[in-house]
Amino acid sequence: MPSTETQYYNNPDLPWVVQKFGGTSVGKFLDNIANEVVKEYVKQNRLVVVCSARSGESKQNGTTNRLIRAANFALQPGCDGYWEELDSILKEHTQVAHDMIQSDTIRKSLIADIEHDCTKLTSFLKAAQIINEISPRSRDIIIGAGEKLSCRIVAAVLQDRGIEAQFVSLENIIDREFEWAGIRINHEIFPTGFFGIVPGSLLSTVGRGYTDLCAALTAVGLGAEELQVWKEVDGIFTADPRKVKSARLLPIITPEEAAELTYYGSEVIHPFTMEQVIRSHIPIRIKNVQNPSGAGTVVFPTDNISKDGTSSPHSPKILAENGYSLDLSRKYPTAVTIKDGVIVLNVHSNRKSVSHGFFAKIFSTLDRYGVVVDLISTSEVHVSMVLGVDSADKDLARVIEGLRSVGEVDVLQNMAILSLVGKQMKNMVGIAGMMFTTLASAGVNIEMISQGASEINISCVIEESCAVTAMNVIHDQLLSKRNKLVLPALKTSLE
Ligand SMILES: Nc1ncnc2c1ncn2[C@@H]1O[C@H](COP(=O)(O)OP(=O)(O)O)[C@@H](O)[C@H]1O
Ligand SMILES: N[C@@H](CC(=O)OP(=O)(O)O)C(=O)O
Repeated sequence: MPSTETQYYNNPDLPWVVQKFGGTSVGKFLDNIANEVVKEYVKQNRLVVVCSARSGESKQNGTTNRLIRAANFALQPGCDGYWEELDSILKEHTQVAHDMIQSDTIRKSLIADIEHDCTKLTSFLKAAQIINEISPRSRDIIIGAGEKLSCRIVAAVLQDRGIEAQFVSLENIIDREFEWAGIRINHEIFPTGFFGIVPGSLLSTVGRGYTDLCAALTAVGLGAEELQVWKEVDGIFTADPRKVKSARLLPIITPEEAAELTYYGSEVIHPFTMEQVIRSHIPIRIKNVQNPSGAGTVVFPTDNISKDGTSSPHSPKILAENGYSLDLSRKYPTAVTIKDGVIVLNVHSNRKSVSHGFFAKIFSTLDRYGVVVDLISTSEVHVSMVLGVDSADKDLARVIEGLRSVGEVDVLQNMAILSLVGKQMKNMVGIAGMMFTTLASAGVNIEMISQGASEINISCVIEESCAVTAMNVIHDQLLSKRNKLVLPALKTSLE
């Protein structure tokens, strides 16, 4: 039962809502999270709070990156860099405890927990250095310490503000299939975060931003009413609001569009999150910690399966108000996005093998080096591939060397993928033509074109230096509400 001093606690009669906070939000806006978000929402809901590892100003020097560095140092014989990284993580988290927590009892207990976690981790890395090995599973344990420390702080800050919160580690909730394996939840607010061992390893199977997936699994497991992903932007916009001043906030977006935007540069939400909750028909709402009263963006399925699994139209009114209609006749794409820092590899066959052999050799070479292809365009004797920024970390020279056995290879660096995304573009005859004419009129040279198999994405590759200009002209011409799109006339109207 809640203590007499506790003013805020989870009422078992209220529906579950899962709230996920990113590392920079925990780092910069912990007071907002406690006072303006959790305290407000717990009045109407039972809350689970899922947090990422703390970051300060940027994710670059955040706890997760420092833990990854520490693990790498531990693998260098005689290098005590890991100790320094862990010591700075310890000091930073302890400092937050001093700065944020007034109650002596709560602060002391938090600091003891932080010290305990950091000491354990130091011993773990010391042992790893001695045996000169860190298995994928051990690496997950090291990385997950960031979420644990963050959640310990958040739980203590919530307690300090009169909220009955309890730290729970979800290390054992995942079974092999990534499904919810069950956890007993009662009335408390549970700040959680790291979800333990995953098949393969966390970074290779899920990748960075994995806390979104943890939150999604929690929401699915509890049958939550809503999953809220709290960020430092008001929601998903028609383009990156930092780069396009006239970008508009989208009140709703479909899961397919949100996933496509994430894959192609607008990393607002981890794509696996969508799969999990949409399958369970739980809406995801993206909101701003600095503007909690804003409505945010709801990731809203346009299919017609309701939460209980029966078939019923999915609020056609909301869809219609936002420009989606069930016959997919909307006249606008949804958003434009850019993924920069990509590399284009063009491979011209040396014709020493039949075309399927040519493709097989290319893909087995990429597979050998774990290279992911973001976009591809092919003919029988030519393949153009776009490799993501992460590929630069792989041994690109050896990948290219491997590909040279099948043909000539040329490499274009500093390129960007520009993608126009929209569920309803499928029926917008002429939209691709308009996109490329608009780019041509702005003098943007197109290196490669690809239309996603999903039919909701038209992508092209351009030079990185023109990316922001290109995104702005596309936004002005194709996404601004002021310019209603005039597409080529059709025999049957799609209006
Ligand atoms: N279409 C888009 N809508 C909203 N944000 C976008 C979009 N494309 C790119 N972004 C960028 O994604 C970032 C996401 O928000 P933020 O809270 O800063 O991320 P994180 O939680 O990863 O720290 C913002 O900095 C924003 O500029
Ligand atoms: N801390 C992890 C997990 C995460 O989800 O982070 P964020 O929510 O801050 O993007 C990472 O950087 O990958």
